[in-house]
Amino acid sequence: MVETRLIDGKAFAETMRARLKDEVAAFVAATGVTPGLAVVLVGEDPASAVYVRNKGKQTAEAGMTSIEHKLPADTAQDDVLALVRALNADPAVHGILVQLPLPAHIDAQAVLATIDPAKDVDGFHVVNAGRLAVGLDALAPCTPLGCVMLLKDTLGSLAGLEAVVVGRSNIVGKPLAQLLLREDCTVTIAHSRTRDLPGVCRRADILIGAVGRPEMIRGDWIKPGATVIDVGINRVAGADGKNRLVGDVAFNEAQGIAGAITPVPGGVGPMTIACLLANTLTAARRQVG
Ligand SMILES: NC(=O)C1=CN([C@@H]2O[C@H](COP(=O)(O)OP(=O)(O)OC[C@H]3O[C@@H](n4cnc5c(N)ncnc54)[C@H](OP(=O)(O)O)[C@@H]3O)[C@@H](O)[C@H]2O)C=CC1
Ligand SMILES: Nc1nc(=O)c2c([nH]1)NC[C@@H]1CN(c3ccc(C(=O)N[C@@H](CCC(=O)O)C(=O)O)cc3)C=[N+]21
Repeated sequence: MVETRLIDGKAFAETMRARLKDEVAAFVAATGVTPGLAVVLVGEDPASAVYVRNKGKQTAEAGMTSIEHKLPADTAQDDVLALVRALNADPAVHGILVQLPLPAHIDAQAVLATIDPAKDVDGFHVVNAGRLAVGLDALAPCTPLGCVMLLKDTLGSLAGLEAVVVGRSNIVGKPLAQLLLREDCTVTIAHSRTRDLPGVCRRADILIGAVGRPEMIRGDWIKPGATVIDVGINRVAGADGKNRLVGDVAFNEAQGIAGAITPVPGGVGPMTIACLLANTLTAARRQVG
């Protein structure tokens, strides 16, 4: 049995936001420009609405401008594209985030491709994904960036460690694998067609759950002492009938096995928003500088 450390993403993100607030103030003093983040939300998805609200609040607290565009669920794709083009051309907007998923009648790739890569603070544009893949300076996706920051804070150097990323989405799994490769990890990406997923997970010094299936990764899939990062945000009915959030990892089973683990909530989620604010300041510096 090991003593499992809790990786406090909420506290780490708070420290990061406090530092960012000072950096934003210095940037505003030096340039006279306030970094602006535009968030585009199409439709009324209640979970998305909560994220957008949190982002807006924390953006303002960091001293940046938050510009929200809420469009009805039946908005035509051309109207979304026209809004993105207007935001691309707006000098007060340094970062653009189009909340995903978009309604089914809208081609998300077409929308992402329209965002100016210099303003793509989500790092979802193919130009930024490509730059990340070939090792050039890129705006990298916020959730993967947050995961790597927590890992480096917990472990120091990640060089040579076996990392297993469960999930291969364009927004989490794939870019996270790229960032871990950049840290000299030996990276395995697992997915729904992986054979012997428990066995693959047991190889990991660093195990990442980015699947979207409540508590799918069991305690006995974890190598003793491994560092576990739980990206999953799943809403499930609790014993009291109320909804609660759980991750992709069976958190209680991991106790005494994992060396360290992120909780849900309070782990990766707050880091995503802090990294979004950091990317917005980076984008503003490059556009103004
Ligand atoms: N904390 C945060 O800030 C964020 C959290 N999230 C959360 O992270 C989770 C993942 O999100 P996202 O990447 O967008 O999800 P996607 O649904 O886009 O991708 C899920 C991935 O998991 C894989 N998968 C599904 N079922 C299994 C299975 N039984 N065994 C192995 N692999 C499986 C899929 O494989 P395949 O490709 O073969 O279908 C796919 O690659 C969600 O819970 C989401 O809410 C997302 C973004 C930010
Ligand atoms: N273009 C785009 N970019 C995204 O980054 C993006 C997106 N679309 N669509 C949805 C997912 C999900 N996501 C989260 C961000 C913060 C928390 C977060 O702050 N979670 C807190 C609180 C959770 C709560 O209590 O509801 C926590 O885990 O502690 C969660 C999830 C960003 N996403």
